[in-house]
Amino acid sequence: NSMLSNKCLYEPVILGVNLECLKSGDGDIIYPINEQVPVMSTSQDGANTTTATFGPWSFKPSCTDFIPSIQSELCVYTDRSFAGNRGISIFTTPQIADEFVRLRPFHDPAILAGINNPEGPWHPQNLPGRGIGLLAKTRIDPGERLMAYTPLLIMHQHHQISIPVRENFLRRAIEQLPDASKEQYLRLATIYGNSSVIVQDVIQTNAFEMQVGGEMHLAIFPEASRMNHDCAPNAQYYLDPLRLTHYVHAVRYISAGEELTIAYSSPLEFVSNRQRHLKESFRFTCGCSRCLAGKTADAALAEMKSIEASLADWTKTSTASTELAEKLIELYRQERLEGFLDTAYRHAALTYNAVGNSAQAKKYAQLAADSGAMKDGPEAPNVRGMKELLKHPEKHWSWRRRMQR
Ligand SMILES: C[S@@+](CC[C@H](N)C(=O)[O-])C[C@H]1O[C@@H](n2cnc3c(N)ncnc32)[C@H](O)[C@@H]1O
Repeated sequence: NSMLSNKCLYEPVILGVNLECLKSGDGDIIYPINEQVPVMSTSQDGANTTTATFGPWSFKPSCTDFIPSIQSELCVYTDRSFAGNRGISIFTTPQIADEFVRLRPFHDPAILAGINNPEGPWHPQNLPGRGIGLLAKTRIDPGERLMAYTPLLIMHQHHQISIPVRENFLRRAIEQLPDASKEQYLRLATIYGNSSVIVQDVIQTNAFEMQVGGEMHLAIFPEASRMNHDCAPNAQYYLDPLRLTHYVHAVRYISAGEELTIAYSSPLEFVSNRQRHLKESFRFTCGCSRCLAGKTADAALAEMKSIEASLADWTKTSTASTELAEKLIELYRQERLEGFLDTAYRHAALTYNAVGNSAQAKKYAQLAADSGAMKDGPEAPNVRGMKELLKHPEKHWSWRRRMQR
């Protein structure tokens, strides 16, 4: 019964804060990254009796002043032994930290079996004009898991403390991680290249959004961060709220040597919106095939949206039909949006069920559930809904719904 929602978007972070505009010397000292930020006391040196004092945390949590807008302070919590000594640091409220502690990975390490593998079916490589990217080592099948990792850092996304103050706390969070994890974090790509705010620069460039305890948090998964963007990505990701794990799956065949990609910006937005978002938030000009196709890709998208509106119309005058549902699937495939096909499959399942064709309804419900599980996680409401339809099509609200006159 977790407080973590399943929503995870690759979105610009620290909204409303421009790290570039930061003038240093506004009173707050930023500690250099390798200078140990003063820590009150630690459970690391010898005496394991002190461990009990901070619960699962390896150090005494260090906290900001009380922040009126969230009616709380924010503290740095580090568990160096988390996930087989990969470690994790969390900058959040004491209340939300308590919710984290109740998650199974914190007291039942076996739940993370098979997670955080050092190797995957990909290898990082420097790519012209794209920085580091991940290339497939072998041919990969659709549905294959590409990676599953726990985060190194999770940060409460609040706006009421200054950049230097936040940087100091986040620096402590990174310093307190095991060395290998700390170095992995600091090697990640940055946008601004201003070393005095490097920890936030890495967050801005690499974070995934994650709802925790009803509050937006940003999480850094360094392996997943190496995947570059494409508006027709060959991989899809989701966060498992109970395992604190970020999963990535292949959504179509990927050939050996092909780059693994995810979408940072919704591929269901029109090209100018996608381009603007990617430029503003990530500072690159997207040159993917759907961006190059421009108007043609936009026209396909417009047609998809119009068909979706018809299929979502359950009034008597609706033009919905199984042919339209099949056409929608074809358009998603044509646009290479396999990673987002769950929507089209769901429409097809409902449309077939609505005309009493339970065999086709079940076929598409299964496809929608499989596709949705890679995008929103196996426990997502849409996925559960499709599994319900699959079990009892004739008990589903959509059964023969378009046959009643
Ligand atoms: C999360 S990182 C991805 C990994 C990064 N390439 C690296 O070297 O670690 C995001 C940054 O990668 C680059 N990037 C991602 N997708 C790209 C693309 N399709 N074309 C060009 N650059 C891209 C941009 O600089 C972006 O700010």
